[in-house]
Amino acid sequence: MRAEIVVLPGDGVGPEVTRAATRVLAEVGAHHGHTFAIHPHLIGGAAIDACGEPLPADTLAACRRADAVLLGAVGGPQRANLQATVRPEQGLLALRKELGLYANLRPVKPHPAALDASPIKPHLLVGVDLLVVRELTGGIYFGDKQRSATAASDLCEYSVAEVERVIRRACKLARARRGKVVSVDKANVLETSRLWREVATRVHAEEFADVQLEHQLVDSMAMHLLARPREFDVIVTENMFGDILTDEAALLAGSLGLLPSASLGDGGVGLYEPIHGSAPDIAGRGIANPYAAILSVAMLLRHSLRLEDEAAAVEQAVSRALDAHVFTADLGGTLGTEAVTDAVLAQLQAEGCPVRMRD
Ligand SMILES: NC(=O)C1=CN([C@@H]2O[C@H](COP(=O)(O)OP(=O)(O)OC[C@H]3O[C@@H](n4cnc5c(N)ncnc54)[C@H](O)[C@@H]3O)[C@@H](O)[C@H]2O)C=CC1
Ligand SMILES: CC(C)CC(=O)C(=O)O
Ligand SMILES: [Mg+2]
Repeated sequence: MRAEIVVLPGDGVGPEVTRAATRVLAEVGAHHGHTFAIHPHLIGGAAIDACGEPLPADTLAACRRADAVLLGAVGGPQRANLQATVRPEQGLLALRKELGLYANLRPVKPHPAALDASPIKPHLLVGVDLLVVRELTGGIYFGDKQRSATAASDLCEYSVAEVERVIRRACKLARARRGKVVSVDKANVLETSRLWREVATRVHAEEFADVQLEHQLVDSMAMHLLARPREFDVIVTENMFGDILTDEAALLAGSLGLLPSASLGDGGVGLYEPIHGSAPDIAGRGIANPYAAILSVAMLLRHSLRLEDEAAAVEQAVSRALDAHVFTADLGGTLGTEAVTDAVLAQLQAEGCPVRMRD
C-alpha cells in the first residue's frame, strides 16, 4: 500500500516525539512492503512564527488530501501572553473542527512493567483497560467568547445531533469491548449536561439495548477513576471533561507520555496525536517520552489505514521495550527519546514485525 501521511510536529517536544513516530512508521513500512509518504507542515506556534497564523491554509488543504495526519503538540511559554488574539492552540482546535473529528479515542491500559511509575497502588492498576471517548468539536472550547475590562464569558453549547453521534460511537466501541459505557456529565448543574444525559439515555434505549449504560457526575467520576479504575470500560464525555479526565487517567498508566489518541469523524481523514502538550519544561533536551506518539502511529495504522497486523506489531514492540524497562525519566529511567525509539525499532526488526509483503 501507498499512503500519504501529513505530519504536523508543532511546538516544544512535538518535533522530538514526532520524529520518533515517523521513524517507527518508516520501519513498519519497510518491513511490510508499504510506502508511507511523509508530508511535513506547520501548525501552532511554529506556523505563527512562519506566517502569522496557527493553521495556515496549505496545512489544512494538505490534511484534507491526506490518508492520515500525525501531530506532535502545540503551544508553549514563548506564547505566554494570554491576551494574544492569535494563539497556537487555536490551530489545533480549528483543525479538529474543520476535519469534523468529533470523537477523540484515548485508550488507557497500564503496562505491568510501568506500574511503579504511577502514584496509584499497583493492586488497583492490574487489569485496567479503559477507553475514554471525548467529544472533540463542541462545548465550551468552541463557544462564543466575550471579554470586557471587568468580566469574561465562554459559552458552552451542545446540539442534540452532536451528542447523538458521539454516544453512538462510544456504544459501538463498547460492543467490541466489554459492553459497558459510563456517560459523564454535570447534569445536576449544567443545562448542556441535562441535554447530554437525555440524549444518551434515549440513544442507548433505542439502539444499544445490548450495551450497559450508566451515568456519572464528573466530580465524583474524577475520584472513581483513581479509586476503582478496573471497573470502567468505555467512558464517554463532553470536550472539557474529557480533556481533564484523561490527563488524570495518565496517572493510571504512569505518565502523560504513554497515552496516545485518535480523533475520528464519519469517514474522512483521522488525526493521531499523543494526549500530552508541548511540555515546555523538558523541550529541546531530547528526554521526552516518545511512547505516546509511537502508540498514536499504531492507532493511525489501525483506524485510518486498516493495517491491523502492523498496528499490533507496533504495540507489541512498545510492550516489549517496556518489559525491558526501556524508560525515559518520567517513567523512572535514564534513557532519552532517541534511545527509546531505537529500542522500539530493534524490537520491530527482531520479532515484532515479521516480513510479509502486501499489495
Ligand atoms: N494537543 C496539544 O497540542 C496540547 C497542547 N497543550 C499545550 O502545551 C503547553 C504546555 O501545557 P502543560 O499544561 O504544561 O501540559 P503538558 O502536557 O505539555 O505537560 C504536563 C507535564 O507532563 C510532562 N510531559 C508531557 N509530555 C511528556 C512526554 N512526552 N514525556 C515526558 N514528560 C511529558 C511535562 O514535562 C509536564 O511536566 C501549553 O501551551 C498547552 O496549551 C496542552 C495539551 C495538549
Ligand atoms: C487545544 C488543546 C491544547 C487542548 C488539550 O489539552 C487536548 O486536546 O488535550
Ligand atoms: Mg489536554
